[in-house]
Amino acid sequence: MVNYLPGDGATPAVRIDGLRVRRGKNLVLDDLSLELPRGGVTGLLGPSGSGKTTLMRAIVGVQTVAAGTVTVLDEPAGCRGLRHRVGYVTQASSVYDDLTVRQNLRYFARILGAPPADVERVLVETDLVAQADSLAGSLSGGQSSRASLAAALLGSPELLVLDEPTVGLDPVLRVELWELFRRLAASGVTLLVSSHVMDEATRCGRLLLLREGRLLADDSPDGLMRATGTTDAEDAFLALIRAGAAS
Ligand SMILES: Nc1ncnc2c1ncn2[C@@H]1O[C@H](COP(=O)(O)OP(=O)(O)OP(=O)(O)O)[C@@H](O)[C@H]1O
Repeated sequence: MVNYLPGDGATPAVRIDGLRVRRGKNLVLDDLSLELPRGGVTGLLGPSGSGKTTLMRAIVGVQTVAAGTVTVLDEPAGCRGLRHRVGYVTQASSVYDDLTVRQNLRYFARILGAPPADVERVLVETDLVAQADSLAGSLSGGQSSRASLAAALLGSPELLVLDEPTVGLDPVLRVELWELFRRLAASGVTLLVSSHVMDEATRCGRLLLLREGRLLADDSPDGLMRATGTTDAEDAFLALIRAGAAS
């Protein structure tokens, strides 16, 4: 269990100052600055190619940066001390198809040095107990996403970075995953979740909207709707994107 709660005066979970990232010939993030408070779910939204994955990679410390600083839980992003404190789930499955779910989790727990009891805990948290002895390669899309998430939950990380965790899931599974995110946030975990699905935006306490590597908005869903005079998240984003394109 993590001891930080939103607004308790602790330093931010993530602080980014003047981040600039080039990938190949592209300037993908340009002078980006933002903070993520501890605890809660922040949604990361933006058109395809706007830099969401690149920003997440910078936060977990696997992205070469051209300029700026990324501080995570008071340490430089990617440093050794953060290995157990930050969980990252990429868009691709991160489990071995030829091992069962439980074997995968035992393997990752050993690598991380997480307690063996953690395996059963994350199986319960991700509702995968019934699939624990199934080969990961035989899981459905939703079960497979949850298996990758289960691996990221080993060791009880304080920050979870989830790249489109609900993509390709049916509405029922999406709702179930968002309930899990809310439970994790309620226990003090900080979550950064990227998504293309606008109705998911309203489930976040806070939203970051990226466009062409720049931060177009950083507000609560209600704040965004008020600022744009709209009544749903999709219209709010379209209004912001259009205003950004016009400026
Ligand atoms: N390995 C790479 N080499 C060069 N350019 C890259 C590389 N990976 C991504 N890019 C470019 O960086 C930009 C941002 O990509 P990124 O994957 O961060 O966007 P995204 O917002 O996550 O997109 P999506 O929603 O489609 O996943 C894009 O223009 C992309 O073409």
